Amino acid sequence: MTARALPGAPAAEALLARARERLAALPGGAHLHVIRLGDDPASVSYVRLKDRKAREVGLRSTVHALPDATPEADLLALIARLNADPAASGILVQLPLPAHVNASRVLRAIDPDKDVDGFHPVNVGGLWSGETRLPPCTPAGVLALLDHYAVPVAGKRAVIVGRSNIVGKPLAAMLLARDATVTVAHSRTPDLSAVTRAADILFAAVGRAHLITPAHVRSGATVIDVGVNRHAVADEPPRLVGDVHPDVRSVAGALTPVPGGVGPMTVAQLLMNTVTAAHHHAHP
Ligand SMILES: Nc1nc2c(c(=O)[nH]1)N[C@@H](CN(C=O)c1ccc(C(=O)N[C@@H](CCC(=O)O)C(=O)O)cc1)CN2
Repeated sequence: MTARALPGAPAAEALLARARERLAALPGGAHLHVIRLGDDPASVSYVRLKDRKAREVGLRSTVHALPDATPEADLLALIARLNADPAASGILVQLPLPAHVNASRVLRAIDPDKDVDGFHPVNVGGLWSGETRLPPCTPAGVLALLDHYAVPVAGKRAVIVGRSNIVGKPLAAMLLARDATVTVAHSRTPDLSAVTRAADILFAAVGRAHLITPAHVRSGATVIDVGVNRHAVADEPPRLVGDVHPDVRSVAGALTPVPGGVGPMTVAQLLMNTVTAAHHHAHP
């Protein structure tokens, strides 16, 4: 068997087209503010991507690139200013933050109605009680990708490997809301392959290059690779690989590639969330 590929680009384009349509119905437009501290190369590249895609969709976009040593108080002051600015539709702080900054205090400072990452405790709680308006971008992007390829979720056994606040935990909440039977496993789960082989849909979001091998996958299962790891092999320059080993293609029924799978969905969903936030400001 060779797995059907589920590329992110067509699904992301469809999501961006919907975001454009909804933006056209907003006379005042929408404005995304992205805050980045320091020069971590991955963060610089993700923020550049968000800014470029936002402009392509027709959003206004401002990147606040602050020095790594920016005191937390200055960051909180910037967030307070943007919270109070009626023209600022969405605010995002790129993660990870430097060690001297308390990330949870910073995320809590963002107005939940402008929290386009969906990381504020009010939005996290809303996600678990079925009331969220701004879902976290990667899990929501994963579900949009499954919908795009008409992969059913209701009634399926879903296994998530990874329990991060950004992906694993919110994805579990969203799959439960869609009537999947959900198991969350992680790097310390004993006999991981016995757990993952029960999955109709397996989500790998643990951040370990090639952790998931054919031995972890039931024949014909759908496998969603959320991992983005910079992986060095022998003398080659590091390249981007997922949490799923390429040999899984011979066992799975369908598989997302890395790069070019879930990654583009994260950015598309962020822009959709920004348009949603702007709609709520316009029609509270
Ligand atoms: N505030 C946030 N910080 C972080 C988030 C987040 O959702 N909000 N997620 C990740 C990084 N991330 C977005 O910020 C992100 C990761 C990957 C991609 C992506 O498109 N990846 C491409 C490959 C890009 C490359 O060549 O490096 C792919 O997988 O095809 C977009 C966004 C951590 N921080």
